[in-house]
Amino acid sequence: MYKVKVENVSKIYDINRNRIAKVLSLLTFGKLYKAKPFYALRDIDFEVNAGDSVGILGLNGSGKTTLSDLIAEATVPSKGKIHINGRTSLIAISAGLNQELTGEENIRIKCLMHGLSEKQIADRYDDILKFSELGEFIKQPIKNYSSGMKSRLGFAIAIHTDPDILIVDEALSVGDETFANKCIDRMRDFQEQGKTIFFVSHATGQIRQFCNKAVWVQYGEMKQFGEMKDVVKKYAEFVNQYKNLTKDEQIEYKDKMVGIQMEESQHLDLPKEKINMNSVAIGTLLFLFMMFGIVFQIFSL
Ligand SMILES: Nc1ncnc2c1ncn2[C@@H]1O[C@H](COP(=O)(O)OP(=O)(O)OP(=O)(O)O)[C@@H](O)[C@H]1O
Repeated sequence: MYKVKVENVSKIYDINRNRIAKVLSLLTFGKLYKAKPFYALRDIDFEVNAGDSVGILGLNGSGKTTLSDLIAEATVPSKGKIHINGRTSLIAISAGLNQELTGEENIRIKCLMHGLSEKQIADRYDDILKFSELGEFIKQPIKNYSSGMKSRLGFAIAIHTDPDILIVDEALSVGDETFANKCIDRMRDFQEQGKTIFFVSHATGQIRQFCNKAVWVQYGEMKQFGEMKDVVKKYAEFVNQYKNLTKDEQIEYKDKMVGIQMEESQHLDLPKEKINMNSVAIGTLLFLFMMFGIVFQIFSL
């Protein structure tokens, strides 16, 4: 029985960043706004068993984080379905952490979100703090933390919330080597317990050391999924070729690939549920401020 099954999954984002157009769209029921759909991932299909450790490989902007967010259920697919047997926990730099709250408060909230009781949180708090090595900084709002400190906190919380499926997205790339090794040791404990791990890393060395399976995504498409050795071999060959290009040729290659992504996305309909609620909230607030300003001006005349 699979642990995670990714079934023909696509993720489409709206990359029209024009906020004014978005606000106008709210006021005109979408008439003055044209969404610009973009396939960040397209028809991804694979399945993973309990005990598998899966490396996620790909150049910058290829869709690794989007894929790990989908598996962690931090975002939903635009098409297709993800079947998960178990509880996931995502570790990415500051994933799911509230910047305004202290480390201590974030521990409590994230643990509650993972279904831990107050007693379980109290019992585990010291271990989380010790693992994070944050000391007195735990009482500081995490907006004052370095990215390494946030990653340490995120890692410490995630491994203490009993996940069945651990998703580690570049979290080890920002900390120091000693901490990264400590995390790898803890991930090995998870492996020994037969848990499933997804591991996004630019360092193929770490994936070679740690994973038995790998998936290579390339500008939204799945190039290969299978045994780690086969996938890493093909990916390394590609990266070597890519590295041999001049800087200009590399940029040209990236532009061409993104151009293809854009072209293939042109005729897509943006799924209705993808309306960005932040934009809705910002638009509504701006509209209310505008109305308030107008009324204020009228009465002060
Ligand atoms: N919220 C978003 N809105 C619009 N586009 C997005 C969003 N998130 C990601 N994208 C786009 O989707 C594509 C894949 O991004 P993603 O972050 O998954 O790539 P990545 O492989 O993790 O990159 P990196 O190695 O640089 O972290 C990129 O083109 C990116 O610009």
